[in-house]
Amino acid sequence: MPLLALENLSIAFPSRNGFHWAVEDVSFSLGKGEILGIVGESGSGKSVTCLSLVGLLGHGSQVSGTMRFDGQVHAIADLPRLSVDQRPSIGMIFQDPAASLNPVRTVGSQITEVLRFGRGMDRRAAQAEAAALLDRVGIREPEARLRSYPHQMSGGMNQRVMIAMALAGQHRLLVADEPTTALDVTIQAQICKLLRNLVRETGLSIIFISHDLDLVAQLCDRVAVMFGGHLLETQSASDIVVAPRHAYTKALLAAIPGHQPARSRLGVITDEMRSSFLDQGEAA
Ligand SMILES: Nc1ncnc2c1ncn2[C@@H]1O[C@H](COP(=O)(O)OP(=O)(O)OP(=O)(O)O)[C@@H](O)[C@H]1O
Repeated sequence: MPLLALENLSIAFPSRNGFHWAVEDVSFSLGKGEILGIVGESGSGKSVTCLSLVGLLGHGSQVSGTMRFDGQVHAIADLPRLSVDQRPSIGMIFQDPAASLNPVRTVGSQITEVLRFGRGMDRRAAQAEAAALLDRVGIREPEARLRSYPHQMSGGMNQRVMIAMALAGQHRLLVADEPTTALDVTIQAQICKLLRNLVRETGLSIIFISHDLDLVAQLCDRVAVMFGGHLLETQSASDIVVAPRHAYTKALLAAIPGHQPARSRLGVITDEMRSSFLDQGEAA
């Protein structure tokens, strides 16, 4: 049984002409210890899909669909009303860790807060566990680093702190929304390696959102491609690069420098091609 089965998710936001459908009828599943990549251009609905899973969609949105998580079924629209204890155990990390961390508190106090209030640890145990978590995510001199403020750390280190906080919450699923986009290529590779190792060692599952199909295909087990609020296809990462089914996926692949045979850039996708992507429908 998958850890997560999302079914028929649709999300609409109020607009001048009524409602604008940001996501329509999206379904996917995710196994334990699996990394699912969700890829698509800006505005395709990746982030709102994932925010809906943690009940973080803004007021006024209209949401329908269900999710089964760890055996429990929830209507997505009900999630914002559930208490923290009742909500599915899903952690989130975002593109800009500095914006997610509190700038006026040390990273140690932010991690220990999760451990003390989320897991009932006393101050001493939480302090030791926080240092162990920093060590686990590859931060050197973890005890000393607990006393650092986010602005005293690099972007890559802050992203590691965010991952440590997700581990502190003992979440079964981590949703990572463009977690490496703001980082340089070397640090990006290190964070991806860290996520892979954590999945292998802990059985954590990850949804990794990105607009970079190349990166997603290297990191993830399976890849879901979104366009215009629709899920166009889901395939194993190895298959999607050699046998993409949907014209949009083919265009994304063609935009990767060095990818053969087509060499056109995404920038040459015309409006006519855009409307044809949705006409083609889902290439499940
Ligand atoms: N709070 C909101 N109110 C109204 N419309 C919204 C809101 N949040 C998102 N949208 C719309 O929903 C659609 C999907 O947005 P979403 O942020 O999920 O795209 P995305 O694929 O994650 O893009 P990006 O890669 O740029 O983050 C867009 O058309 C966006 O304008």
